Amino acid sequence: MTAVPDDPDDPALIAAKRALRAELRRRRDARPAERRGADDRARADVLLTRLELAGPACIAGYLSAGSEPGTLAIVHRLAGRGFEVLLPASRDGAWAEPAWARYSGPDELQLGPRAISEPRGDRLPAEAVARAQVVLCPGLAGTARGERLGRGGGWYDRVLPLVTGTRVLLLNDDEVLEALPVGPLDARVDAIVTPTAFRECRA
Ligand SMILES: Nc1nc2c(c(=O)[nH]1)N(C=O)[C@@H](CNc1ccc(C(=O)N[C@@H](CCC(=O)O)C(=O)O)cc1)CN2
Ligand SMILES: Nc1ncnc2c1ncn2[C@@H]1O[C@H](COP(=O)(O)OP(=O)(O)OP(=O)(O)O)[C@@H](O)[C@H]1O
Repeated sequence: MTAVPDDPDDPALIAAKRALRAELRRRRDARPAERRGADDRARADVLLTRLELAGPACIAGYLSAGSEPGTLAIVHRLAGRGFEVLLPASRDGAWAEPAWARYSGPDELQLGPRAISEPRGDRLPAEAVARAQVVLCPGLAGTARGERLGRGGGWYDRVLPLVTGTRVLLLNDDEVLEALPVGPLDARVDAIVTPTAFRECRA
């Protein structure tokens, strides 16, 4: 098959994404635990200052795993403030077709596929994300134009077009890059939150 520039499965695009993911992942894994903890607290402060000003509502988040920017404290705190919190939920033992479930406390979580925690409760369809005023997205890197590099499942590329609220990518400061390999299906975000800033993105 001949690769064309707007082919989402262009082998050169896939190879470029894979190489960059591996490098970013190595950098994340090398961050000392104290540094991660301090960054998570700073990022939560930047984000919660913004969100709590707007008052209780619905937010779609994610449950961080491993060296990803941490979200557990953010999710717990927003739920405690009366926010309805939607979280990614696996279906049939896999992260294939997106679905959501409501957060109802740490005791109602279970370990899902790929060592990512998820709520035990009822599944809501992918379109339920339209209820959320804010959607927190995981990713390995982003740009000031709102481009995003995910972990390679296309889960958020399917979800982001259904979002009516603000799409916010959580990153470390050194993961906001000048450019990223992007294809036609890669969805953009509206803002990036790092430990030092809430940055609005401009396409
Ligand atoms: N915490 C968290 N929850 C999430 C995501 C995420 O990135 N982080 N997702 C985001 O979509 C969805 C799940 N999709 C996932 C897709 C791939 C991998 C994964 O482990 N990927 C391999 C690399 C695979 C490859 O290179 O082809 C890895 O990162 O080691 C994990 C989750 C929904 N929930
Ligand atoms: N909207 C979509 N509908 C169907 N397939 C899609 C869609 N978006 C992406 N894909 C497919 O999903 C696969 C992974 O895409 P990509 O590498 O861009 O994922 P990612 O953005 O890094 O991951 P994620 O969104 O899960 O964090 C590719 O084969 C891509 O063609």
